[in-house]
Amino acid sequence: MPGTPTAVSAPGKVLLAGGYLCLDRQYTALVYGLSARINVVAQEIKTSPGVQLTEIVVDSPQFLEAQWRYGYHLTPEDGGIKVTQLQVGSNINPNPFVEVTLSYALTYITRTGHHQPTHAFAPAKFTILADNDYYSQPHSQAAGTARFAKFPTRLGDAHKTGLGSSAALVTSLTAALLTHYLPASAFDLSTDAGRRTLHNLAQAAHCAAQGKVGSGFDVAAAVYGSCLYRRFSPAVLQALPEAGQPGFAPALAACVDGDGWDTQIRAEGVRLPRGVALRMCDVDCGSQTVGMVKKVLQWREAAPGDAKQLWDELQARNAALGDLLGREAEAEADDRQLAADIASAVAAIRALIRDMGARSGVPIEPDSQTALLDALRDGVDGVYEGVVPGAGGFDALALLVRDDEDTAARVKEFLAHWGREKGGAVRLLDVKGEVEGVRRERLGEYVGWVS
Ligand SMILES: Nc1ncnc2c1ncn2[C@@H]1O[C@H](COP(=O)(O)OP(=O)(O)OP(=O)(O)O)[C@@H](O)[C@H]1O
Ligand SMILES: C[C@@](O)(CCOP(=O)(O)O)CC(=O)O
Repeated sequence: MPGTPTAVSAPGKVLLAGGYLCLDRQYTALVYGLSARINVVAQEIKTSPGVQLTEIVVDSPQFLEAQWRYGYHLTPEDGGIKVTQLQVGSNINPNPFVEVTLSYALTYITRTGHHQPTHAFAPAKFTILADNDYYSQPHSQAAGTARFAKFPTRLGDAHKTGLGSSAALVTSLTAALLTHYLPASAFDLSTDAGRRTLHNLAQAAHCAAQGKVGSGFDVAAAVYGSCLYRRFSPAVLQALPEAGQPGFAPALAACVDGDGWDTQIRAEGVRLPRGVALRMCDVDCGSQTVGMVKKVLQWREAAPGDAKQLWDELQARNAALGDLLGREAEAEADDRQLAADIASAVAAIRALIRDMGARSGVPIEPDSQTALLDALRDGVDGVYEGVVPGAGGFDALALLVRDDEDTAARVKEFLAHWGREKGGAVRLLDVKGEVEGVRRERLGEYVGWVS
C-alpha cells in the first residue's frame, strides 16, 4: 500500500541441468535459486502541499548515472499505461528492462479494479540494490552497508557474472510495484495466487524487454526459487500487442490472469542434500549465448533422430541427478557414498553435453572448461563434480562441493594457482545455491542506501 515503504527481493539463478532441452516443453530444467538477490525498496515521494507530481523514479545507486525518472500517461484505445523517460541533466540513458516492467505492471494494476483513482499513481521511488556477486568489477564497500558495493562504472559497462540479473530485477521490480500500489487483498506475494500473477506478469515483461521468448527458467527461479521447470508454450504470449498499442491493456490482463499458462513448476523436493553446497565460479571471459542457441537448434533440426535420442537420454540423466540431490538425508548418511553418487550422475551428464557440443559444433563444455572441471574434481578434496551451467561456454562453472569453509578455501587456492599457470582469471563467488524465491524483506537490510 502507498504510504508505507516496502522491500522485496528475488534470487538469481543457475541452470544446473537442462540447458537447451528446456527450450522444448517436452523436457525440463533443474534450476537452482542463488543467494545473490536483487532487492527493490518502494517508497512514496513526499510532495509539498499543492504540488502535483506524476513521476516514478527508479534508482540503482550502486552504479554511476543510474537513475531513471519517468512520466506516464494512459494511451488511447486501451493501450494501457505508457511510461516516458524524463531527461536528467544532459544525457538520456535508457534502461529497457525497467521501462518495460513499469509499463506492464502499471497497466496490469489499472486493470485489477483495486487501484484508486484508476489511472493516477502516487509519485514513488523504487531503489534497486543488487548483491555484489552479480558483477565482477572491483568495488569499494565504503558507501552504505557492507552488503552492497558501490561500483565505479555505469551499469552498461559492468561485467556481469551471468546470474540472471535481468530476470531477478524484472521479478523484484514487478513485485515491488504490485505490493506498493495494490492492497494486500488484491496482491500478496506470500500466497500461491500472488506468486502466479507475479510469475506470469514478469515472464511477459521479461520477454518483451529482451525482445525474445526464451524458456523463462530464470524468471521461474526468481519467483519460486529452486525448481524443476517445464516452460510455457510461446503461444501464451503471442496475442499480446506491444505496450501502448491498441488493446494492450485488456490483452495483458487476460494473458496474466488467464488459464493458458501451461508452465509446470515444482519447487518441492528441489534442494541440496545436507552437507552439499552449490557454488559458482566466474571465468572472466564472455560467451555469445544467442549464437550458441541458434547453432544447437539448427543441428537439432538437421538431425532430428540423433538429437531426439540424445535429448531423451540427457533428460533421463538430468532427472536422475535431480532425484539424487532431492533425496531426504538419511540419519547416518554416508558422505563418501553421496559424493561418489553425485560425481557419477554429473559425469554422465557432462559426457552427453560434450557429445551435444561436438555434434552441433558449439563449445558448450569447451576443452578449457573440461580441463578445469576435471582438475577441480580430481585434485581438490571436497569437490564432487561440476558443470558448465546454462547454455555453457567459457564464462562460468557450477560446482557441487562439500559445504564447509575448508573446501571453499582449497577451491580458491586451486583457482588462483590455475589462473597463474594457465592465464585468465577464475574466481569462486560468494554466492551459494538457495531454495527460496521472491520474498518480502525488512527495511533494516538497506540502511545507508534508502532514507
Ligand atoms: N542493478 C541493476 N539496476 C538496474 N538495472 C539492472 C540491474 N541489473 C540488471 N539490470 C538490467 O538488466 C540488464 C542486464 O540483462 P542481461 O539479460 O543482459 O543480463 P543477465 O540477466 O544478468 O544475463 P544472464 O541471463 O546471462 O545471467 C541491464 O542492462 C539492465 O537493464
Ligand atoms: C540455452 C538455454 O536453455 C539456457 C541459457 O541459460 P544461461 O542464460 O546460460 O544461464 C536458453 C533458455 O533456456 O532460455
